[in-house]
Parts: sequence; C-alpha cells; structure tokens
Amino acid sequence: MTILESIRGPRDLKALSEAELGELSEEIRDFLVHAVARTGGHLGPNLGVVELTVALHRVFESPADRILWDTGHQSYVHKLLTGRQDFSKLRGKGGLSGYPSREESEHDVIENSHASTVLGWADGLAKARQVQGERGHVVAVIGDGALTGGMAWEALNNIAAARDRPLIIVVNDNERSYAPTIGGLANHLATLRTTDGYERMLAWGKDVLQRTPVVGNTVYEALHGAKKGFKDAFAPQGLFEDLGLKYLGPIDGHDIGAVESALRRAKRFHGPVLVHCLTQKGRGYEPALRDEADHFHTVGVMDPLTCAPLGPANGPSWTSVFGEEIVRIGEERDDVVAITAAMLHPVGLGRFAERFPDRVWDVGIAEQHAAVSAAGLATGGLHPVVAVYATFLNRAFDQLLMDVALHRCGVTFVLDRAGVTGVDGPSHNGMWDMSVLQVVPGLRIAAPRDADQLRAQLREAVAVDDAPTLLRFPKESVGPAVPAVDRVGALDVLHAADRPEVLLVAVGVMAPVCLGAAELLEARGIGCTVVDPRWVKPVDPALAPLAARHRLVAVVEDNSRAAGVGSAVALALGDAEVDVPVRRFGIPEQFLAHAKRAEVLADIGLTPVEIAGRISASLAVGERAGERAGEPAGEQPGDERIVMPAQGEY
Ligand SMILES: Cc1ncc(C[n+]2csc(CCOP(=O)(O)OP(=O)(O)O)c2C)c(N)n1
Ligand SMILES: CC(=O)[C@@H](O)[C@H](O)COP(=O)(O)O
Ligand SMILES: [Mg+2]
Repeated sequence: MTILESIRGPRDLKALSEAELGELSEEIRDFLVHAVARTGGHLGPNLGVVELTVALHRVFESPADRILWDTGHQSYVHKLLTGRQDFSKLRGKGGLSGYPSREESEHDVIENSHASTVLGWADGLAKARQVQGERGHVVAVIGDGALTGGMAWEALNNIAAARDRPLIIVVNDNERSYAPTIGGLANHLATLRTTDGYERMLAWGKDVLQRTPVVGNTVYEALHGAKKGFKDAFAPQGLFEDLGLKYLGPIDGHDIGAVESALRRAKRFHGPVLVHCLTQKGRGYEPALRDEADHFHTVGVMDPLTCAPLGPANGPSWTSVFGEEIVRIGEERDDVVAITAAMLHPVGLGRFAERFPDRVWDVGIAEQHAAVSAAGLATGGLHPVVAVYATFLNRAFDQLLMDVALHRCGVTFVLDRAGVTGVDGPSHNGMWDMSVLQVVPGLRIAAPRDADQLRAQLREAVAVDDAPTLLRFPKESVGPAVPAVDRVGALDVLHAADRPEVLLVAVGVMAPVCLGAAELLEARGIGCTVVDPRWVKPVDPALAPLAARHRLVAVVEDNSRAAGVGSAVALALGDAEVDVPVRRFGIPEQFLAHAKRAEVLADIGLTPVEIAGRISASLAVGERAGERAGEPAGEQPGDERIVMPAQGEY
C-alpha cells in the first residue's frame, strides 16, 4: 500500500514524518498525471498545490476549520486527502466533480467554478462564526489570477476593516492564470517575491535560535521585530499591509515545513492574515512546465508519457473558426480591437494577439471591467470584440446593460462555450445568456448554426456601430455546413414540406437536431418547416405570418427554456395576434450535474427523437381537443399559451 492509499482523511496526515510527506507528495503527483491523463481535467493547477494542500490539512482541522478554494479547479489534491481517490470517472457522469462538491464531502463548501468569490465566502463565514461565537478557522485559498477579479477586492476591503476577526487568506501565487497573470497586482506580487530574503533570514533565525528555547526565543522575537523594521525601512510596504492585513511571506509553497510554519503563525494571529505562497503551476511534470501557453491548465485525454491526445480526433472547433475570422476582419478594419478576461487562447484570440499585439487586451479575470472598458473603447471610436465564455458573462450583465447598451455602444460580445458544456458541471454551462439578455434594449443576439454562419454573423455584428451585438456558440467541434434552401424575411429556411403543419425554429447549433426531428415527424405524416432565425433577438417580423400558416410552433434552443428565445417568439406571435401554440424546447430551469455534453442533451430531451415525440403528442392532443388547423392545440405542459385580449380589452 502506498502512503497515499493509507490516507483515508486529513487526520492520517498528522503522524507522517518529513520523509513520508516528501514521498506522499511524489505519489500524489504521479497519481494526478496518470489519473487526469485518463479522463482530462485541470492538471497544471493541481500539480502546483500538492504541498500547499498537504500543509493546510496538517495544520487545520477540516471540516471544523473551513478550507475554501477559489474557482475550485485546483481541489483535486484536497479531494485525494479527504477520502476521494477514485478519479476513474473524474468530471464524468456519476463520477467525481472537477470542483468541490457538498454532495461528495463535508470538507467541501464552494461548488461554483467562477473565480474571485472565495474571499467573499470567507468574509461571510467568518462573520457568521463571530456572531454565533463559534470556534474554528476560516481559510481561503485564492490564486494570483483570481485576485485580479474585482469581487476579491470588494471582499478584501471588508475583511481588512475587521482587525479583530480572524481569517486566513492563502495566496497561491504561481504567477499565472492561464498565461502569466497581468496587471499592477501581478507586478506587486512580483515585488513581494523579491523580498523573500527576509523570510529566509527569519526562517534561518528561527531554526537556529529556537533550538536554545529560552534565549533563542527572546532573540528570535527581537530579530523578528528587527526584521519588520528592516523590511519596512528597505522593502516595499505591502499593499496588503497597507490595507490592514497581516502579511506573511513570501513562502516557498512547495516546502511543506515552511508552509506549515507560516500557517501555524497565521493561526495564532487574531485578525485577518494573508499568507503569500509561491508555487509552480505544473510542478513536477516537465511537459506542463514546458507548456508556455498555460502550463497544462486543462488537458484532454492524453498519453501521460508523450502527451499525445487520445480518443476521437475532433474536427475544427467553433473557437478556431472565430479565431481565424477575427484576424481576417482585423486585417480589413483597424478599428476592430479585442478584449479577453485572462483567457486569450481559450477564447480564440491568440492569433489576433500575434497579428495585432497593440489591439488586444487581457484585463485579468475581470469580465465586468472588460465590458465597461469596451464601452470606453467604443466611445473612443473603436469597435471592441469582447470574447468570454458564456457563463462568465453572467457577472457582467449590468455593465452590458447600463454601460454598453444604454449608451448604444458598438461592442460585439463573442460567447464561447454557450449552451451545455457538460464536464465542468453546473456552473460552467452557458445556459442563461439568451434568457437574461432578452431584456437588454437594443442588444442584437445571433446564434450561428455552422462555420459559414459564424463568419457571416460575426461580420454583420462588427458592422453595427450604434448598438451592442452578441454571438454565441458551443464547446465542441463545428459540425458540417447546414445549407439554407430558401429565405423568408431574414429567416433561413432549412427545410420545407408540401403541407407543413409544424414550424420548427432552430436556434443556432440546434439546426441539425431540428432537421432530424423533422425527418422523424414526416415519417409519421407530419409536414414540417424548419427555419434558422440567425439573429434571435429581436425576433424577425417574418416569423409571425409564417407561423400563422402552421398548427404548432416549436422553438429549440441550447439555452434555458425560461425566458429564452422560445418565450420571445411566443411574445412576438402574441403581439402579432397569431394564435398558434408555441412549444419551447430548451434546458430546464435546473443546475445540470456534470457529464458529457451529448449525455446531458439526451437527459434533458434535446434530441431529434424526444423533440419529434413531444411534438407529435402535442398535435394528437390538439386533435383530440377538436382543434382545427391553425387553431390552438390543447393545453400542454410548458406551452407558451397566447392569451388573445378580447377586442378593445387591453
Ligand atoms: C469569472 C471567471 N472567469 C474566468 C474563469 C476561467 N478560469 C478558470 S481558472 C482561471 C485562471 C485562474 O488563475 P489562478 O486563480 O491564478 O489559479 P491557478 O489556475 O493559477 O491555480 C480562469 C481564468 C473563471 N473560472 N471564472
Ligand atoms: C476552471 C475554468 O473555468 C476553466 O479552466 C474551464 O474549466 C476551462 O473550460 P474549457 O476546458 O472548456 O476551456
Ligand atoms: Mg495562478
């Protein structure tokens, strides 16, 4: 049995010797490389927190002491040490989540994978303990990248105000988000890193002097005081100390003894204290350390020796299609600029940055700032393209509404990972954008169905200079082209039947699914028209008269059913006094457990078979209710009923 296998919970760490701890760290790294290579996941971040996590669980008594993780992608080691060592289905259906999960363990608190929230959680938990007179430490682990998020500073402002409220912040400083972390904060952390001589001197002094307990301690405390004075005199006064936090560090985050010593000092401090740990993302795995892009931040299924991708070869991604087209647009228009929130390559702006280094900005993990600065860029005469993952735009809703849209700024938002992403769990699905953004006046939303449409709609979007525009596409390979056979208004007709009864409105990548459903329905003698609106907001005026020629309208979207495109279509038909039932097919108002995208789509019924079956049932109910063609079908769950106001009754 390996030492790692003998660890059933954090208590089993306490008795390990220094040599055993070193061996355990090696075993954990070896486990991570092989397990994550088998399933895919966050390898670099977790290789960087092996010793840090061991030290945390040796010094603190989780779960009585709460250890909180920012973003949570670096919690694999925490899982290994808290009784979860079966990584065979990591991020897979029924397997371990890739993030902390309360359902999995009492040691887990924050489940969402959105960065920069941990200090807020810690502030709240610490206040709750103080109010209730509860004992136990609150420890928040935050990365240098997550520290670039505004919410982290909102929390720090509150934490630093309460000098009497114990709270331990551990900064996991590996100098990277994906790429090297940007900004003044990163520069400040670098400055603090250069003052590590004092810590080394202090550590030496502590070892030598504390071996002579009486004299040593006195001298050590005197030295410590001198060190503070010396540091104040000659070293940059830490931003954190200026705020009112006790600063300990920088500490070698791969030296378990040093980290434990700093954490034990932090434990004794009756107020907020920040322990600055220096770590290496990808530590101990040469291919990760050599990976300049992101030190193997996230890896797919791969051979751990050669790092060659394993599993089915994916075709070109939506991201790559966007990445190529935005460069072409950039060549033609020098007013087009780009913004990323610490994800230059993941959102496909890498080539744009190579070609136009002065026209792209990484703002850190700061989507709100990305949106507001885009409003400034647009007002200044440029056309910014803000590329983020769909789920992360949630936090910039107000900035999109009140800074970009209110001022009619020509800003284009490009949402990658829209719809069901799957393996990253409930907080990563890009399932809310076409619902929350429906209410933004003037915003135009496009959902391309294939690569050609992505290119075309991106060009249409950047051509708009007096309103925000937005494109959204999923995390997967781009499928084959889906040609239009006709056009009605601005609607692309993808399929038309001789005697159409059902109008299928296919939103973006749901086009092939709708064509599949139409084929199944026509096999049952039910004629279908399939249209792709391309721009789903505002609803094209041509839709209402087209719908009026059908018995039922079905809107299919890879977005929440609530207040999505389906609801917008129902409203538009009502406004046009077209009394045809609308069935909305989308993601139910639930948080979706982690699984592959295809598995989740099947589970929620976004498949041709499911959609065809439910439409067919709807029509049958309508017939039983004696509806005539063009009149409302019977009541169905989830139908958007169009309640027609009596003449004059408004
Ligand atoms: C709001 C938000 N934006 C973007 C991301 C994507 N993301 C996940 S991890 C990461 C980098 C985090 O860097 P850091 O906090 O330093 O942690 P490290 O990976 O270095 O351990 C980013 C940008 C996110 N999770 N949340
Ligand atoms: C934790 C986080 O937010 C990112 O690392 C995310 O997991 C990456 O997702 P993709 O793998 O889809 O790029
Ligand atoms: Mg980092």
